[in-house]
Amino acid sequence: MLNTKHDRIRAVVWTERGVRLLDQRRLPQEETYWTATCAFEVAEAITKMVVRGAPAIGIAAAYGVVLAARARFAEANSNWKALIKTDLQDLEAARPTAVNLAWALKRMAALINGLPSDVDPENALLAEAQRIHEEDIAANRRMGELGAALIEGPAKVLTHCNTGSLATGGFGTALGVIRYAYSEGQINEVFADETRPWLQGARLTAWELLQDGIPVVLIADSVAPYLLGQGQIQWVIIGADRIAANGDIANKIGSYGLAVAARHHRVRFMVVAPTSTIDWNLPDGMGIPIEQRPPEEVLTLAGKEIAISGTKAYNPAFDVTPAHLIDVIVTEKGVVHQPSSERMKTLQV
Ligand SMILES: CSC[C@H]1O[C@H](OP(=O)(O)O)[C@H](O)[C@@H]1O
Repeated sequence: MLNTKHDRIRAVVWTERGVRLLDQRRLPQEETYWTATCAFEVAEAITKMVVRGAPAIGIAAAYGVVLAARARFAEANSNWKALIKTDLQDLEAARPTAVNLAWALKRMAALINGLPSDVDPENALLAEAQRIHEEDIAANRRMGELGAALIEGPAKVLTHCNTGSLATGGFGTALGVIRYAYSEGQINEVFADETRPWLQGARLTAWELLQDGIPVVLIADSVAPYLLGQGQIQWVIIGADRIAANGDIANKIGSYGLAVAARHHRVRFMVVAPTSTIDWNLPDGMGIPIEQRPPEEVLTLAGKEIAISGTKAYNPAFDVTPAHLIDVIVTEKGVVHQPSSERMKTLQV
């Protein structure tokens, strides 16, 4: 039975002093926390990937809005609404690809618009941010059930990047399905690829699964196509940072290659994401903004240069997987097999 260490892991925690963030740059060697005491520090923590993962950055940003409201109301009293707009813009600009960030900020902005200008907004905004956080955890548990129901055990699965408690409000998306399916005996082994260059798989997913007592085998990214060709893996299960209206997804760089290899070797491909990840304004994946991150993340490893000085590097943080390579998208509102524009509409009820 799954031990519940994952309940201990919280990437984002609200405290009276500010947003307490588990510094994911230092895991797994160090469990250190970074408390952001203003919206600017929350935005900085998102950009620097102190906190990362589509739902987690949306939750962190929602708490950042609470800190912004506290400061702006103290600064300008009944004029706080005019001033807080800059803070929401700064938070949204922190990272471009995960739509959960913009989704959370849009939800907080809608509440702001309805609040009276002459009343301290902190409590109302904190309650909404906490609802966003709790709804995410509930969505993850629901997706865990729905996704696990598709897996005929005992299965071996491959996952990419980190989609666990560290990337969400708790429990995880793809890792939530894996956790649930393991606890039900449908999964007996998890292969996690290291996910260069930031190593979310090696540093974060292995750390989360080992704490849950779930058997995890770490592989170099380049091993994945070879592993899929050996016929031992029944599912590739990943998360998403933005899903277009036709089911195309943006996810951590390397996801597209996994999807191509999985389809070539007839391994089923599951994407797990809450509906807050769906961008209904985008007809397909062509328009998804792809974050370009600093070359240093490719040119160094654990702070040490691995390429000779002067080497250039190309470091897109995400890629786009077309819907036709995806067997199923699991959300908290339902499951979409062979996603298409038409079939995705079932999630809009
Ligand atoms: C549960 S969404 C996690 C999602 O976010 C990751 O990106 P990053 O680590 O850069 O924030 C990756 O795409 C995961 O699938």
